[in-house]
Amino acid sequence: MIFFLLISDETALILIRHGESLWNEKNLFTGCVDVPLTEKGVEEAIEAGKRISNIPVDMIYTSSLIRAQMTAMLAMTQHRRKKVPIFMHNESEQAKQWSQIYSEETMKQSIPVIAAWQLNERMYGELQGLNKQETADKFGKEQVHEWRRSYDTPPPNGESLEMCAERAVAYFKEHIEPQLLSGKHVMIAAHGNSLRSIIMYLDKLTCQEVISLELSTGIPMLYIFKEGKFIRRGSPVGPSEAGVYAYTRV
Ligand SMILES: O=C(O)[C@@H](CO)OP(=O)(O)O
Repeated sequence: MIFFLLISDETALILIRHGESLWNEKNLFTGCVDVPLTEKGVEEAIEAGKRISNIPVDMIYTSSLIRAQMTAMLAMTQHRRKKVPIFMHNESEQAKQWSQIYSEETMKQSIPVIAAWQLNERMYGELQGLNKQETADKFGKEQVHEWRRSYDTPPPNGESLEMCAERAVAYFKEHIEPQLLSGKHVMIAAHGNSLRSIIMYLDKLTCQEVISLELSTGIPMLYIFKEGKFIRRGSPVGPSEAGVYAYTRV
């Protein structure tokens, strides 16, 4: 069995935007509305899993939204190590107690999954549920593009990318970076904009550069974390290769 080669002081960070959702398909602004994957989205997630099947994963972080969670779980069905991803329930002492595992061996064969609302999609305010094309026709293409891609202009009563970054990047720094530093390989399944904010931080993009950063659904992106630095490796195209970039930075 071939596994992705990592030097001992390197850890892998996989980012994956969820597969196509029912509202992606209908071209509706989704934000924090909790919409599941389409059949195509399910297939994309499985395909993503094949691409990362030989990259070690010790911890999984997802948003609290079903489309990201479905994506992570479907991707892991393809993983060669066949460890069992298990959602952690730390929301109350009772939930923690009732979901305990009493076998060290079983623990070793599992991957903790942590769902965090901070990784949720940017809250799209009063655009949620509206058709993207109709909104562009009504408010003008430029205005809608600014709402969708600018760094600091929020959509009406929603979050700008900057506001989204304040929670998503803060969560990444506080909870995920320490795991990478301690030698854990991490996968994050999240959303177009919460991941754009994290990539902006990882790649040190400017507010201008992030405007043209677009993520495809269901394409995993690999980073190597080494000596406190993130090195972008692009998207593995198959179980034994790393190459094609999953996003454009024009
Ligand atoms: O609707 C949304 O929540 C997002 C992602 O699909 O839209 P956008 O393409 O504007 O980032």
